[in-house]
Amino acid sequence: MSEPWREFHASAGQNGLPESQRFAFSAQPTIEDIRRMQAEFTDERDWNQFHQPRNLLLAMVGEVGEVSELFQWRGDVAEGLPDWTEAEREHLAQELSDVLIYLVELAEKCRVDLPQAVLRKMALNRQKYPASRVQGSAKKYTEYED
Ligand SMILES: Nc1ccn([C@H]2C[C@H](O)[C@@H](COP(=O)(O)OP(=O)(O)OP(=O)(O)O)O2)c(=O)n1
Repeated sequence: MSEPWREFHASAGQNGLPESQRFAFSAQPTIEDIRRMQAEFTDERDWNQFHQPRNLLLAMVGEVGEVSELFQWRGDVAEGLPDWTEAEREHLAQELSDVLIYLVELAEKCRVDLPQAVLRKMALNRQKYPASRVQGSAKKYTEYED
């Protein structure tokens, strides 16, 4: 395949789970689809006058705070959120979506091509944290001695 990111196995990180329980995102909408839909939403409301980079950043951070509120005082939350109700899961889905929507629009207004930037950043992360060297350790790269 010509797209290197597709070489990562879809089940990465969930190898212990039976196939029926593995989680993966839907293929659509893409990040570009989300950018376009949000651009239409703001255009239709004449809201671009408010959506400058700094305002979008503040809006995104506000939504991150709303995500934090959902986790507040719960102590440790296990993967898959086993103790959460359907209503709580849907609330979380909405708040995470708000974060993503503002992040994508912030990147657009800053002219950052987010999907390509993510590929470059992940390549850097792999260089900084070679799997063979950092296996099982959460230390920051500056803490490793040669
Ligand atoms: N000026 C605005 C206002 C809203 N939105 C869109 C992007 C977010 O997805 C969502 C945010 O809406 P709210 O500010 O009403 O925030 P919530 O949906 O989180 O509502 P609440 O704060 O009541 O939980 O709507 C937007 O693009 N631009």
